[in-house]
Formats: sequence, structure tokens, C-alpha cells
Amino acid sequence: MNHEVIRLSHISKKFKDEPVLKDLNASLAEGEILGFLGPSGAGKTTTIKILTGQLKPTSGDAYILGINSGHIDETIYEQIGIVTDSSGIYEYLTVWQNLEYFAKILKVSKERIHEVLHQVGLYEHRKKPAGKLSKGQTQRLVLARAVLHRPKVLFLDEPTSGLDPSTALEIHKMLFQLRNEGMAIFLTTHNMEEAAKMCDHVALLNEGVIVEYGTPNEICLKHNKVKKYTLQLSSGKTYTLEQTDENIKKISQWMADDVIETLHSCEPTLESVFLEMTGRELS
Ligand SMILES: Nc1ncnc2c1ncn2[C@@H]1O[C@H](COP(=O)(O)OP(=O)(O)OP(=O)(O)O)[C@@H](O)[C@H]1O
Repeated sequence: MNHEVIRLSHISKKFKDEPVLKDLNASLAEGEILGFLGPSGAGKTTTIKILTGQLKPTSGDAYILGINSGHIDETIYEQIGIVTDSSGIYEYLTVWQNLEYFAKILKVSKERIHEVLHQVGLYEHRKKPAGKLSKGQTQRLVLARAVLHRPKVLFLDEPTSGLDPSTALEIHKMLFQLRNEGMAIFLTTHNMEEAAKMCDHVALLNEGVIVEYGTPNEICLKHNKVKKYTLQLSSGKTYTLEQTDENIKKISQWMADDVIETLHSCEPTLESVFLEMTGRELS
């Protein structure tokens, strides 16, 4: 079994008297991606801040690399990488100079800068001022900086938010590669499709409560109580039917009459599970 690198144990957080996180429990092992999914204001960033020692929980314990996050010192930053909105990139420095600056602080070799620039596909752009990069390229530079020192744990707050689908796909490929190298990735998103594709485990967070936790497949199967089918007939009409005795007879008759063009089962998605459990859409 893979080594556990993060544990949230009964974490609650209040700002003044306002409860923002309520009794969160979750864990992340090396070589895995954990997705924290929830709409704006659900408490995702607050959870990252607690895990990285930037905020103290009101109750409960958070552990990172075996250390209680309330007792970590700055040496922990040698082992973690954090990517949030505030990119911390210097616009007037080139791509290379930006990484060189952080490499000095983190005592990372020049060879590693070359390696990471190739990995994120920015080697050709290394002499460009960071301020002239596209949004997707900037995001890749931020990611390059965060993984420069080969952290054991990487925190990503909405890594593909606002990116076009093909750039988002490139970021996904990079994250898979990093995960396969053994990095543990804690990812927040409100993109359920991204989560279903990327994450080994997901926590569905609503108003500070984890309403569902497991692998995306486990969660969808658990909510696949009423089986449904969509059909398109040769007349062009489409139907979504629940699996009842009456509908099975209807479908069998259409089959016998050879009037079915397409027939699919409709399994729940993380999006539909979230809607079912909370009555609200994610995005
Ligand atoms: N320092 C703070 N003081 C008071 N309230 C705060 C503070 N930080 C966050 N909050 C509140 O806590 C709640 C959760 O915020 P958080 O930033 O964790 O949400 P989020 O899920 O990351 O949202 P988003 O997807 O918009 O980034 C929000 O209602 C927010 O207003």
C-alpha cells in the first residue's frame, strides 16, 4: 500500500462564528490524485490553507507528511509545491530567469531547470519575458516552478480554470506524468469531468461538508439505483426511460419492430450525483 502523505481528521473551521468546514475526513497517498470538488465558497481553499499551515483549524487535526500542520515550519516547503491564483511569477524576468530565481532559493540544479522546461513544453519559450506568455503558458510556468524541487505533495487550486480545452488537456497529461513519478496531488476543482478523469479519489464538498467520498466510479455506481436508458428511434424521436417492467416491454417491442437507431444506458455522473445530493449545480 502506498504511503499516506495527507490526512484530514475531523477538521472543522469557523471564521468568527461562521462555520466554513464541518468535520472533514480524507486522506491522500503518494502516487495518487485526490480531488476536492465543490462550488465557489464550499471551503476548498480553506482546506488547502489548513493543510499547508497557513490557517489553524478550529478543531480536528490535519497532517502533512506525518506532521501535524499546526506544528510545521518552513522546511516543509522544501517538500511541497503550491499552485494557487497568486502565481508569484515575475513578469519582467524571462521564463528561464524566473525558474533560475526559484532554483537558487530551493537549491535546485540548472539541469533540473532544463528538465522541467522540457516537461512543461516551455523550453522554446525560455528567453521570453513571463509577461508575454499566453494564459496556458503562464499556467505551465507556474506549475514548472511548483515542481522544480520535486515536491512529495503538490497542491493545485483550480489548475485549469479559464484554460481552453487543449491547454487543459496538456496540464492533465503533465499531472498524470507527475503522479506516475510518485507525487501526491491534492487538486481542487469545480469541473466534475476533470475530476472524474484525473482523480483516484474525490471528496464532494458542499457548504463545508463532505457529502460523498470515494473513487469516481464507486460514487457513480453507488448512485446508480434507478437504471435508465436513452433511445433514439428511426422516426427521430428520443426517449429516456427508467428500467420498469412496462418500459422493458416497450423497448422489447421496438426491438422486434427494428425501429431502434441507438440505445444507451445512462449512468450517473459526478455532476448528477452532486445535484442529487445537494440540489445545486456545481458550476
Ligand atoms: N479569512 C477569511 N475570513 C472570513 N471568511 C473567510 C475567509 N476565508 C474564506 N472565508 C469564507 O469561507 C468560505 C469558504 O471559502 P473558500 O475560499 O475556502 O471557498 P472555495 O471553495 O475555495 O471557493 P472558490 O471556488 O470560489 O475559490 C467562503 O464563504 C469565504 O467567504
